[in-house]
Amino acid sequence: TSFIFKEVCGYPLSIFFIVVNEFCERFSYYGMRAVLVLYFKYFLRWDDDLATSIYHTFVALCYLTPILGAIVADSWLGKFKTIIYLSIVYAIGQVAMAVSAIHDITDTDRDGTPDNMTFHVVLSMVGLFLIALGTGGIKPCVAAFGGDQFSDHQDRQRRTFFSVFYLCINGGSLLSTIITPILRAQDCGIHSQQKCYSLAFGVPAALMLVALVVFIVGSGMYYKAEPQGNIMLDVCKCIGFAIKNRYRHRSNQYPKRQHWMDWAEEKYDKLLIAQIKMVLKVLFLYIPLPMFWTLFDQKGSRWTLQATTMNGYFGSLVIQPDQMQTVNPILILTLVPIMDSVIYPLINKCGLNFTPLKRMTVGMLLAAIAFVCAALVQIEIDKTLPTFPSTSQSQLKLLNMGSETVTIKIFNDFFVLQASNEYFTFEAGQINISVGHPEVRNTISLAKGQRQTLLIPLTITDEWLMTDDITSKPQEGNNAIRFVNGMKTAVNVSIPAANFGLIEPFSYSNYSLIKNGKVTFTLWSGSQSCEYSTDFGFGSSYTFFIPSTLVFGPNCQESITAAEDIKPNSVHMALQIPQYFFITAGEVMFSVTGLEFSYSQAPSNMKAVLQAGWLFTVAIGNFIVLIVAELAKLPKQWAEYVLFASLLVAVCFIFSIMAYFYTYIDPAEIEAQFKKNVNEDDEDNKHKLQKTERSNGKINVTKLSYYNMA
Ligand SMILES: CC(C)C[C@H](NC(=O)CN)C(=O)O
Repeated sequence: TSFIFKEVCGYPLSIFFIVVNEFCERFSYYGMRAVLVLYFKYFLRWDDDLATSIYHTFVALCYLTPILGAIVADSWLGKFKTIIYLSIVYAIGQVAMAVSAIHDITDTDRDGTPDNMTFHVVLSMVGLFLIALGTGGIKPCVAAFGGDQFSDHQDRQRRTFFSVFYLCINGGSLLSTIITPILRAQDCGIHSQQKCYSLAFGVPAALMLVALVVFIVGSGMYYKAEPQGNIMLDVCKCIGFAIKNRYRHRSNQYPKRQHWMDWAEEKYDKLLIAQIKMVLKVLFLYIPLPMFWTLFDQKGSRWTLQATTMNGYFGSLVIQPDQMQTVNPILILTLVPIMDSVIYPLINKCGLNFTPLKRMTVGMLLAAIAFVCAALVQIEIDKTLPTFPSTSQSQLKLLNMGSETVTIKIFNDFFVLQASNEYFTFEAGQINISVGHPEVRNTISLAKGQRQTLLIPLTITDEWLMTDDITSKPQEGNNAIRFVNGMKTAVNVSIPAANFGLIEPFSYSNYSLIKNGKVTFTLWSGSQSCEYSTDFGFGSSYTFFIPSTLVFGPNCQESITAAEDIKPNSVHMALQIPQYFFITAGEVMFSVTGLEFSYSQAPSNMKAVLQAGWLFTVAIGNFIVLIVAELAKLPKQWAEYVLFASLLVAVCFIFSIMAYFYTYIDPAEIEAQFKKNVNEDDEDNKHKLQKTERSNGKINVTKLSYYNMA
């Protein structure tokens, strides 16, 4: 096909459009992926396990579809048209996701929650399917299409192109994982303000359209290689024939052949057979590799969920849980140059032969260390989590509304208190409580599996009140706040974001969810007001008590007491940095080396096949997350992390043995040798044929066409 060839600094100008396209596409993909698990959990209201499962199914699908894309491009449409058509499918998928996240579409009662969840679930699943088809389908095509733009003598430029390509992937991923979580954390909506997932998906959708437009703009400058026929189909047919032929000749009377693929020699070109052998050798080595991706891709699921239970204050900056994933591309952008220019040359200088397969083995071990770090962080988090009652237990807290301390007797234990910050756990369904002197006794019925607070009135002989308390950590880092009014007059409590309403004397408000940061409550009783300010962290719950003695005015702040029902998240998100460091160092050693290894060990006509095979290991890795998490069903998250780390160490041991027996090849040299041999045979056979022709007076046409092909 004709195209305008323009060169800038020795590079074809066309690759500029391809690199920008990749940047926008990766922005779109990683931006959407960064908020996906939180969208499942908080918008679609799925539990952690379902959210994690669907997330990994989606990622797996994204890495299964490259095979489809490679087949369509090679045998039918060519890379250019495949990229265009599948990018359109991809953009439609992103738009569907953005629309699925608009809660107002089905929020008929206008309470802020979607009323027809099926609509949102179905639309988002269709969207994710289209995205998986698009992103995976174009993945092997875009890189190879970029490679096609270089001529044979531009090896150095082509290598630089691939490095820039990888940096663009991570540049796009870095920007989007910073931006989309910020968009998600905004409030938006028509009838009610909710977290803005529609914007967090809408911007990636827009970037995908930009990617498509940029790619089309470069259209006239691309070298577009014609589809060469489906090499995958040829490979499958050749392998099928070898197996069938081997089976037909299974009896001992037939001499054995060196390799089972040699049984295809009767029908297929020796070069093709040699190329298939090279590919099979590498594919065999790939078998243990999915385990690396099993751990690697949990950054976006389990690790993000872990971050939601942590403290995201970095000085005055608040980091969203999903933004922690940006640590990966940041480290990639710094570690890749450091590894290439410092670490690897240093290892070489020490006389160590740090082969690609050794690097990949070390990469696996680093990923296992990352998961041990994640387990240690999880243990720290678990220590700070409240112990909620089991289904056979009840928990009770006491709040004395009087100004004097009272002595309380529960069974035979005595407590002297104003208010108790701790919950007492009981197995019994009923308890007897005696208060004060002279003793006033009461029998209290407790709710199983619940946390409750007993409000002891100012006059002990008045009616006692029980509240139902929150029994799980507030989600999304919010804080659950309520007020108890111990005054003899009604009090109205409000903040700019919420109104707790009018709280009657000796009663309490419902919980309201409040974001982290400084909050000032305004309390009103008639025309008198009082301002109460406090700072909130992440994931706490408080009951604020307004005492009967409260005097409205500037000094009212000190009179209000806060009972901490659930402690705020105290383990800092920075503690996730070591696990991100190890997983990213592992990625650089494993993934970057693996990509290069897959390219260098692949025969010339099967580079794309091996790229699709490499991406296939990512897909299998994501399926393994589902299987292991489902089968193991470990009650403790840290134990699951340790299980994954142990599995990777075991797999790494097997891989190191396989790698030990692998001999590196130079496919180009082998192919050249074959072509040379065939040419020599060709000359011999031409002589033989000419002789036969002369003696018989006719030519064997089938043989001639075979020689011409070779
Ligand atoms: C690891 C993927 C298979 C390759 C690459 N991802 C990253 O570089 C993430 N740091 C991608 O193409 O998305």
